[in-house]
Amino acid sequence: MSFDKLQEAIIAKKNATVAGLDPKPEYVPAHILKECYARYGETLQGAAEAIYQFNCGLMDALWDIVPAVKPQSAYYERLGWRGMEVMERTIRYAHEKGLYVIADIKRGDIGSTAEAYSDGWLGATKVGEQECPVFEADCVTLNGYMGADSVNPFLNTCKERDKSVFILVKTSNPGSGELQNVSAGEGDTVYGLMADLIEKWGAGTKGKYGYTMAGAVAGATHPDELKQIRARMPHTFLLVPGYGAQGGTAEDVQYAFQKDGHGAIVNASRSIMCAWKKTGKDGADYQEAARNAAIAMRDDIARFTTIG
Ligand SMILES: O=c1ccn([C@@H]2O[C@H](COP(=O)(O)O)[C@@H](O)[C@H]2O)c(=O)[nH]1
Repeated sequence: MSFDKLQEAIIAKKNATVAGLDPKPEYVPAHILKECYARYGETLQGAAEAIYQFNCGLMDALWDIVPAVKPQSAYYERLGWRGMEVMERTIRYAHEKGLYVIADIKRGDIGSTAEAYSDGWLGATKVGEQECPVFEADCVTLNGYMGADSVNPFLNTCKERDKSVFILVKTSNPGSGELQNVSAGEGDTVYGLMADLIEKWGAGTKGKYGYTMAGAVAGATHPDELKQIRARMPHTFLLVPGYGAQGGTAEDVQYAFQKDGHGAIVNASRSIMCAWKKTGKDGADYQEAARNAAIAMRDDIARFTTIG
C-alpha cells in the first residue's frame, strides 16, 4: 500500500518531512542560471533547464535525509510544455533517488475529467492498444469539495496501481476559514464534514499501518483545527504544509501525529529551496544550505514528536 511505503521510508529515515520542489528562476543560484541562459538564452527553455538542474542538485543533497519530495505543479505549468517536461523528468529523477513523490496538483472536476487527470498523474493514458504511463507520481493532492464523483476516479487508479491521494480538508492559507470554518449545524464546520467524507471515501483500503489510501491536507498554521482533525480522522494520513515560510512551527505540527509518531508528513518548500539565500555565498553552497535546513527541520520536529 502506497502510504505504507511512505510510512516505512519515514521510519527508516527517522524523518516525517517532505521537501517541496516549488522552483522559480529567482530561487536558482546564479551559476546554474548563467550556464543555462548561455546555452538556451533567457527563454522559457533556459529557465526550465535551470530549474531541472536545481531540482536534481537539491535531490542529490537531500535523498538520504528526506523520505519524499513534493513538486508543486504550478511552478512547472508557468513555463508551459517545457515546464511540464521538467516536472516529468523531476519525478523520474526522484524515483531514481528512491524518493516518494507527492505531485501537488490540487485537482477537482467532474468524473470524466477527473479520470483524465488520474490517468495522466497516477495511471496511464491509453494510446491505441498501449497503456502509456505519463507522470507516474506516487500520490497527488486533490480538492474534494466537488464531492465523491470527483475523487473516485483517482481512488480507482490508486487501487489498480498502488497509489494514494491527499484531499484538502483545512488549508494553511489565511483565508481558509472563509468557507472551511463556516458552521455546518450541531457545532460542526464545513472542514469537519469534509474530514468525515474523506474517512468514508477511503473506507476499506486500510494498509499495514492503519491508514487508507485517501489522505488529507491540514495546514500547520491552524494548530487547533489540526488537533481536531487528527482526532476525527484516525485512519487518515495527513500532509501538513505551512511549516517554516508560512509561520507554522514544530510545536504546531506535533498535533498532526498519532501517539506512535506515525500518520503525518510535514512539508517545507521555500525554507529548504532558498536556504542558500541566507548564507551570503551567492548560491555556490545551495546544496549544503538545503541539506542543513532539512536536517534542522527534522530535528526541530523531533523535539515534540518521536517516530515509533
Ligand atoms: O493548504 C495548503 C496546501 C498546499 N500548500 C502547498 O504547500 C507548499 C508550501 O510551500 P512553503 O514554501 O513551505 O510555504 C506550496 O507548494 C503550497 O502550494 C500549502 O501551502 N497549503
